[in-house]
Amino acid sequence: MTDEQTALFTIFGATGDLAQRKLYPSLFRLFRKGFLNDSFAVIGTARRDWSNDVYRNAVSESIQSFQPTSTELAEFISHFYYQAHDVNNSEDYSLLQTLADTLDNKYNLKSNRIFYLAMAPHFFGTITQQLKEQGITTKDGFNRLIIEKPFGSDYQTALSLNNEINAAFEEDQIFRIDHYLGKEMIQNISAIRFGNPLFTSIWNNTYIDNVQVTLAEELGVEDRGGYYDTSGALKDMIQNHTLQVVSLLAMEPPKTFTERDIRSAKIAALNDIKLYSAEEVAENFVRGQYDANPNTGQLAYRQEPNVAPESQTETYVAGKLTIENQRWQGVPFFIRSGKRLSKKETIIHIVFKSDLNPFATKEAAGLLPNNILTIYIQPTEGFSLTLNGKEIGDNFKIEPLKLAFEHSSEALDNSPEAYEKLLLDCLKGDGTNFTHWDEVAQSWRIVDVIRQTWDKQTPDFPNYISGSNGPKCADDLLAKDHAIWI
Ligand SMILES: NC(=O)C1=CN([C@@H]2O[C@H](COP(=O)(O)OP(=O)(O)OC[C@H]3O[C@@H](n4cnc5c(N)ncnc54)[C@H](OP(=O)(O)O)[C@@H]3O)[C@@H](O)[C@H]2O)C=CC1
Ligand SMILES: O=C1O[C@H](COP(=O)(O)O)[C@@H](O)[C@H](O)[C@H]1O
Repeated sequence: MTDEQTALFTIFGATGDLAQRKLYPSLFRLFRKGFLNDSFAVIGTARRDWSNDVYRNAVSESIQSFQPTSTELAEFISHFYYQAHDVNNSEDYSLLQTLADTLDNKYNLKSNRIFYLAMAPHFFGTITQQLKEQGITTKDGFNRLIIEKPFGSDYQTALSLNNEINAAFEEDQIFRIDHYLGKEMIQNISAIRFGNPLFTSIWNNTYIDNVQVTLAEELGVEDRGGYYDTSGALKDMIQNHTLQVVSLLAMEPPKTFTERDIRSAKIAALNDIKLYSAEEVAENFVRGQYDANPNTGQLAYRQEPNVAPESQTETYVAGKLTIENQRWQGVPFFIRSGKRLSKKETIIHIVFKSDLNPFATKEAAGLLPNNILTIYIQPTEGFSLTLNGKEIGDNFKIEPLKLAFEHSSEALDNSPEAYEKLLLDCLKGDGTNFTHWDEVAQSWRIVDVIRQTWDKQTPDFPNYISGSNGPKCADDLLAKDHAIWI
């Protein structure tokens, strides 16, 4: 283990849902794999008046599914400490500082500190300011701040939040989580694009007809109606995850595969996405909201807990992005994301241009089926290439054939979960799979014009049935470009 992997984690929001469902299990998997040995400690903090024992019990419960041995469990949880603390109370921070210094000495943590803000974003400014002013950030080791989404609710609020955080942490100390960037197959996009000369050479508008990115969910808003009703699919899924995926697909080859060059390439790609006028938004973006399904008993969005009965919040977005550069001129990037669709599926299709079918008869002449590269992000993980071959038989008839690769279930079982990967990256100081402020800012500019246009209109909601493939307007959108969702 290197010095870089020694750290004190302070988790703000330690009693909350994210900490219990994602952070403790991820820390445990890192511990089990040997990335966290003796030299780490975790301070969990929230207002609840918990003792170390209560906290350790909660951590134990959150990792039960891994079936730790009793020795493993005892060793792991012995590194967890709890400090009750209201982040709005500046006096409480001295307790945190004392505990942090004690643990630093006890575990020889070399003053390396990672602060994970698993709390509502309106607390971020106060926490970061106090961490700095009260000397909880250190001078000798590293100080890294991990922050959760949502990062603002539009460009202006994101900018204010960023300014607040920047008063205490430099950009290279800030690790903004987009958990999609921790997914195995999202990281595989660059491997497929740049590791195969076959694709590298044809990744442009001469050969690609259109690109389709789908982030579909079967679940509805569940118990997050309060948050979701003020957000909607555009801010919840498009501004962050979807645009991150698009930037990885559209970016120019980075000069080197370093954090700096990959980031610059992604930022340049986002900057080339056209900012639409109100008329262009109407032409290129559609939205939807799910209705009840009497056959399955699924509720309408407007019937969900903590959702306004006349809510105009969209649970579905589809759109066509235009990327204004030489590589992508004329290639639509179709994106869609929604809740309560027929299945959970995150998938990317690169649809190549087709040519006249040289084997067709004069009467049946037409285009060959498109070659399609499909990247399966989740739940299936793998990729496939649809090519054309000859149908068995006397005729020389062309049919599409699929070459497919799927990760084995054994490989998947051993593959790190997104949060686990991202925590390890932060521990190593590698910010490649986190979002830089310039990416966040440009993504907000792209969605702000859509939001502002939509906010001036009354949508005809609900417009799709729970468990269906989404609203008809999404199909009509592609039909305008003579395309269909694959
Ligand atoms: N849950 C998830 O799957 C995801 C969450 N996120 C984001 O992560 C963040 C946390 O989400 P989640 O865990 O679901 O939220 P929860 O509401 O479950 O947890 C909030 C935490 O904040 C603590 N808290 C609230 N007020 C204070 C205060 N004044 N001082 C100290 N602690 C306080 C609460 O503990 P106590 O009441 O004891 O003080 C609790 O531990 C949010 O920004 C969310 O958007 C992002 C993606 C997914
Ligand atoms: O960030 C979010 O992502 C989830 C979907 O994540 P996934 O890893 O399950 O695909 C989404 O349900 C949630 O609304 C959103 O906030």
